[in-house]
Order: sequence, then structure tokens, then C-alpha cells
Amino acid sequence: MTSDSWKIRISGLTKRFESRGMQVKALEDISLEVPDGRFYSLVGPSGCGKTTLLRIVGALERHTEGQVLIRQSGTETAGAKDSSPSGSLSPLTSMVFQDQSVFPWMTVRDNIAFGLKARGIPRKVRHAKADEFIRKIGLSGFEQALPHQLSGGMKQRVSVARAFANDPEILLMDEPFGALDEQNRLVLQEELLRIWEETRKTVLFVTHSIDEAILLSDRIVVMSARPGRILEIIDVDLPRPRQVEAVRAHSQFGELFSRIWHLLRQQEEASHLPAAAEGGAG
Ligand SMILES: Nc1ncnc2c1ncn2[C@@H]1O[C@H](COP(=O)(O)OP(=O)(O)OP(=O)(O)O)[C@@H](O)[C@H]1O
Repeated sequence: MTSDSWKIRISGLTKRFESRGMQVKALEDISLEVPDGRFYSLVGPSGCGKTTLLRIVGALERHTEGQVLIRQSGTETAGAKDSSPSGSLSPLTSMVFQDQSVFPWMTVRDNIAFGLKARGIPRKVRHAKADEFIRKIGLSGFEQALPHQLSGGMKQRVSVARAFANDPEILLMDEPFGALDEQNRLVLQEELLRIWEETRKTVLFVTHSIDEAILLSDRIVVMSARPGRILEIIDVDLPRPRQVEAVRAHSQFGELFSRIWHLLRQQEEASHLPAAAEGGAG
């Protein structure tokens, strides 16, 4: 699909890692376009390069071949290749990781306002913005709390709130709920849905959970075992606003789940074949 409103445009991307003289091909011939304001998820077997792809889009990693273009505030930036100096995350991109990346010495409010402070936003404005997202993510009353006074789920809420409070144009989320128990995970998924539906940021979201990908996404990118290639891009045409129970009860849910699971199971099976049949590294 090509459109004029893309935020992320990847064409023919390949990534090879080299360590101790060994080459590992992590990604092969990836072409993907993420339009403005859409929620895309990446699913695929462990080690297929999901995190690597996210890091390349975030300019935290360089790529080997192909092209990555990011469009922010009307300006297009090309991702750097292996031979270039390493880049850094644009202030217009936010990233959320699996491990709660909160600063232990900062209050909840200061953690959430951190990116705004780095951008020179006045104190009053950034506190108002932080408080808005504290409310939205269900942390009211904990503005002055320090991370050690919070549960794991609450710390992850702080990370998600910080990412949205930054008002990024692109949000990259790498298994943000992967370390949470089922109950916290469900609550945070619903909160993410609510905030996303209000803000409509462009999101690229990595998950191991098919349920989670269906619940959240407009489209799901299913990747092959390493080297990661795109097997299929699946539309999720479920109505929004969405809620966990309604999505799971929807007639299309089972169909989508089976289709994705079928693709992933084939990859799992292929990855258990002897190394020679896999094509080897590099
Ligand atoms: N810095 C690195 N140096 C060498 N190899 C790397 C490096 N980073 C990742 N790899 C390799 O690239 C491949 C893809 O890794 P990546 O972490 O992107 O996969 P993933 O799909 O996110 O995995 P998981 O689902 O298990 O988190 C793996 O084989 C990994 O070992």
C-alpha cells in the first residue's frame, strides 16, 4: 500500500549484525508503510528482528541495506546505514520498553514531565500536561510518589504516560506490557486503547501476544523466523472504540487469531528444522 499520509516508510530494508567475525542476518527485504495516525503491531517468532526493526525506526540502530524514511512535522529524515555515525531518538518520537524505564529518584509527575522538560517547556505547562496524563492513566493521587512506592504495573503506567505526554508524532512500543501479570496487562491495554483513541498517534507496537495485537491494532505485520521477513500484513477491521471483552466476543476475533497463529506455528516448526535447512546465518 502506498499513500501520501505515511509517517514511516521502509523499503527493501536488510539488517546484518557482525560480532566476533560472525554475521547474523536479522532482517531481510522489509518494506512497510505506516500511515499517519494508525496503530501497527509487529508479531513474529522470538529472534525474528522485531526489536531491531523498532530500534532502526527510532534511529537507535543503523540498517545495512534499503531505506527508512520518517516524516515528522513535514520533514523527512532518512535512517542511517551501518557505515554512518549512530543516531539518537528524535524528540518527536517516544519509545516505551518492556522494563519500566522510570527514573527512581524522580516523582511520578517529574518522570512523566521529563521529556517536556528536556524540550524546554515551562514548568507550569509541563506539570499541567503531566497531570492530565496522570489522570488518564489512572495514577491520580500518586503525583508526588517515588517509583519505589509503586507496583510494577504502576511504573509501567508512568512509562506509557510519559510517552504520550511528550506529544510525539510517532510512538514505538516494545512489548510494553510483556512483564505484567494478566490482570494488569488487561487494564493497561484498555487504558492504552482509550488514550490512543483520543490522541491517534502513529504507533508501531511489538508484542508476543496475538490477542493483544488484535485488540489494539489497525494492522498486524506478521514476520517470519530469522531472518525476519514480512509474511503478511493483516487488517483488523474491528469497530472502535474497542474494549477487551467486546473484541474477544466479536465474530472476527477467532478468525483473525487462527490466521495469525497458523502463520506463526509454521514459522515455529520451520525454526526447529536442522540449521542447514534454515539457510544458516548471514
Ligand atoms: N547488537 C547485536 N549484535 C548481534 N546480534 C544481534 C544484536 N541485536 C540483535 N541481534 C540478533 O538479531 C536477531 C534479532 O533480534 P531481535 O532482538 O531484534 O529479535 P526479536 O524478534 O525482538 O526477539 P524477541 O521476540 O525474542 O524479543 C537475533 O538473532 C539477535 O540475536
